[in-house]
Amino acid sequence: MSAVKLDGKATAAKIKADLTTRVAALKERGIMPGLGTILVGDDPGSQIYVAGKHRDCAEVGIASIRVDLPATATQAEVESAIDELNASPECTGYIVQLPLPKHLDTMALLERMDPAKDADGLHPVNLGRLVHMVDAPLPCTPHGIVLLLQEYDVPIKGAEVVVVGRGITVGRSLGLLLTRRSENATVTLCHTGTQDLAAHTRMADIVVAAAGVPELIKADMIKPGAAVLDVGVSRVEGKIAGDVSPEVEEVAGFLTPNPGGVGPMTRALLLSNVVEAAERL
Ligand SMILES: Nc1nc(=O)c2c([nH]1)NC[C@@H]1CN(c3ccc(C(=O)N[C@@H](CCC(=O)O)C(=O)O)cc3)C=[N+]21
Repeated sequence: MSAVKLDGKATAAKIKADLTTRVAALKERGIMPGLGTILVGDDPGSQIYVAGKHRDCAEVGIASIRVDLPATATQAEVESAIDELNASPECTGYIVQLPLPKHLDTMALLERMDPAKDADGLHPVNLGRLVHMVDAPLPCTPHGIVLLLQEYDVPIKGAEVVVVGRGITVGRSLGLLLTRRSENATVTLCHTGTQDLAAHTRMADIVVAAAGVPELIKADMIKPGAAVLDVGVSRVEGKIAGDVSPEVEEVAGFLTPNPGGVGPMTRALLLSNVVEAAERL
């Protein structure tokens, strides 16, 4: 058996085509959407992601504003970059690239952002709205995962979903999204404290691997026919190492390539948050 490829790159291209039309309509109304990025430090992975986001913006007609600060930037310096983007009319949405250097207080910086300009959906007010199940910008990777499953008609309603990893940007937020009435999945959130991970994943119709541990998910941990989504972006010798072992392909019913799976969806949903924020203006 060989899994159906959940093609994130192709699905992201469709989303971007729709966004291109909506950006053009916004410009006709005199609204120019603009994405800001704040990057602190010179982590090569982060540099690549941020560069990719600016390329995506150009592709759909969104302006972009790039703020790069040295790894030694102080809390006050990052705060003033945030204040500037909060005040800038050219910036309709922005992100602070994570993780930040350890000397910075991430939570204080996220809280300082204008929630209406939060393109990542990670501001505590917006995550709180998600907990309350009221309208808010959604975290990009979880939203991308849901849309990718829907694109391939993988049933979500009633599905047993095991999410591996409890980070805010993916695992924990995805659990909130999938348990809304509109998705109605049953979600088990596994993490490093889980006693028997394989016992959980083997029961799952959908496994989302977002632990950041290369090849954590092996073929014998997957129920035949299950959908497997690989969120891992570890780097081993410069190459992307996902959380899913290659032999899972033989057991899974659906599998995201990595690269070309969840990553491009994340980027497309970031653009979508920027466009939606501009449409609310
Ligand atoms: N505030 C914040 N928001 C983020 O969304 C965020 C972040 N911080 N910090 C880091 C992670 C990681 N992330 C990726 C997005 C796209 C790809 C992506 O498109 N990857 C390509 C491959 C790119 C390559 O070759 O390196 C792919 O999967 O096909 C990867 C990783 C967003 N993140």
